[in-house]
Amino acid sequence: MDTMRWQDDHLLLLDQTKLPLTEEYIECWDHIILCDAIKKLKVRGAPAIGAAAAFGVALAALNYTGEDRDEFAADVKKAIADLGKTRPTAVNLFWALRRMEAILEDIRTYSVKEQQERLVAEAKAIFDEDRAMNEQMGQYGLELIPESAGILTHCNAGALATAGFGTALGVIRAAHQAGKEISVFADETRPLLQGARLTAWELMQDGIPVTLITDSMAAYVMKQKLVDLVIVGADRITANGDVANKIGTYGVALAAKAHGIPFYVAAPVSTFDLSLESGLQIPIEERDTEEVRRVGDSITAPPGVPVYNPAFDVTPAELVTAFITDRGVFRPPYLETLRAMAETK
Ligand SMILES: CSC[C@H]1O[C@H](OP(=O)(O)O)[C@H](O)[C@@H]1O
Repeated sequence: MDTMRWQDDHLLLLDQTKLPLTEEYIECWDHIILCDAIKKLKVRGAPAIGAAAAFGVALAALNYTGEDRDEFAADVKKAIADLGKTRPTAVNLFWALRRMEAILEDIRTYSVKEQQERLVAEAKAIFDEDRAMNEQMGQYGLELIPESAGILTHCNAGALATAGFGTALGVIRAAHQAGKEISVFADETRPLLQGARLTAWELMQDGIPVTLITDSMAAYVMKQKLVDLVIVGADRITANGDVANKIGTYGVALAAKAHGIPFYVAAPVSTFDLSLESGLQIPIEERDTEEVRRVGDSITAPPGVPVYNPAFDVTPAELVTAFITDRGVFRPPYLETLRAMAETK
């Protein structure tokens, strides 16, 4: 199963809202389809959103049929602006869009056709690099995973959230492939159930022992000493080590602290936003209130009941035991170590 597949002139995108029951791919021929898919979480997960947006920019470039460089650049920049308005929290989206826009800086040097080829190549590079970073992260994370460890994770930071292999689930996959006989507790992750629908599905596909629990069970499972470590993904990490991730992550981190359990965050360098000093500056997406009043098509709350639906929360750096990245494992104090990490190539 691939999150997305580039097909020379269009993108096949796995519709994650259909999982786990059906694997259905959407044919994407323009960036507007990608904007809709990102907004509706048909593709989701910080690195996957970045890669999908990059291919969206490539599609906008290919859809320009003229030869005027300035008109071409204006069309592509409009697509970049459209894609940048889809979801505010995952910094990988903006990191990828900046990489694509940087290709346009040589507009005078290359013909429109050459620019189209360069933009497609950059989108494919973003996608390929992400998968390689995840596999590298998995190897770095191995040192933190004891034999037969019980691991708790929240939401989905797996192959479905990336270009492949996954971040938090990438470390779990690497441990499983190394024969460590780990087992996983997956939080279902209300309201959109990425843990139940995606993480449980991914781990079962790989034959990795997984037990699905409700979000409210996480602390109790830790109290029963069934969890040796927690590992989650991230959507944006600031210079001081604060972490924006799926709503509920902060509560898991507090419970882990209370039970003396290590809390790890796995993320590629593209998830670090060192322009922000702390998590107070991270824009937190608020989503449609209907997502909380329903589970799928079933209404589970009084119609019109007031709802608060932030899609992410911020875990302060002091609750993070270490960051597992494609550049290595980083421990506190984060301000210095994360800046040094970002500067390494
Ligand atoms: C590997 S990043 C995955 C990250 O993204 C998820 O959010 P969403 O499903 O809303 O895109 C969640 O925060 C995961 O940890």
